[in-house]
Amino acid sequence: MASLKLALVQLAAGAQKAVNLAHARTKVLEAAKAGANMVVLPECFNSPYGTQYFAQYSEEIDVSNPSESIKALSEMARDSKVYLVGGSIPERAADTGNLYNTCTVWSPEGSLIATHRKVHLFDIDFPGKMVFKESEVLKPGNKITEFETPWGKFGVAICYDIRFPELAMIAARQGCVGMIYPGAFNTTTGPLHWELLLRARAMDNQIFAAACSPARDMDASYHAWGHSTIVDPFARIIATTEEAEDIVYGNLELRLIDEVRRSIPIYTQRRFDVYLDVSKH
Ligand SMILES: O=C(O)CCC(=O)C(=O)O
Repeated sequence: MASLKLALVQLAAGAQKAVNLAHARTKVLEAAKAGANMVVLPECFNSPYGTQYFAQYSEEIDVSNPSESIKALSEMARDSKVYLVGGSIPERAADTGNLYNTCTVWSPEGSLIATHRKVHLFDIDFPGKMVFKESEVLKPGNKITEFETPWGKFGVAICYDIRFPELAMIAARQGCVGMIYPGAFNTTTGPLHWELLLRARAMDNQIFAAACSPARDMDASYHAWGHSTIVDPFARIIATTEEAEDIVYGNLELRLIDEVRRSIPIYTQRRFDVYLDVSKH
């Protein structure tokens, strides 16, 4: 399959989970109607984003006994017949009761095909700007997550995970054609690093990279950066937006991966005799 139409739903979400889920469904169906093959939702798309909300909005991920968001995500994927990267939701583990920030990925038949628990928790202290400590409430995941599609394998990770190049590098060296990041940068770190990080992950690995943010809500305690963006393997921006609710569409032309790797062959010029191949750790 030569190209995939990707849609990033930059969703406006509020305090009411049922309203957020219904709104997400409308937007996923709209993207599918516009021809999208894969649709991405933002980090914490079913709730406001903040450590004070994780416990209250948490759900177990159990497809045999699906909770509200799990049922809604499966039905959204099935009814729109797309690969759905279901943003993230606060997950409560059935066995330990621990909380995670978790992305679920769904097939066009509505089956759960991957689950990623955010590996790097967002703990920052930016003097005079913001303090945020996910680790006060959440536990980290412990694996790199990939899923298969007819267009190739994709890696998925969440927001702060994008700052750790090893994760994308390992996924790329394991054959992924792109990295998908549901994310919610903010008005402090967004203008500094959001676009740069996406383009860097694409450039280093010569793959596609896309990040999907919530829309900005100035009445919320956390002001999301927005600017959901798709980048190609040359590190060029294919499509982006501002901070308001929107759907960002981009055609991923898969031949570009070979083209950039032939033109600038860093992919095969690595010196694993000088430094370690992190994908073989
Ligand atoms: O890395 C950043 O600057 C923002 C990360 C973030 O907002 C998150 O992980 O949710």
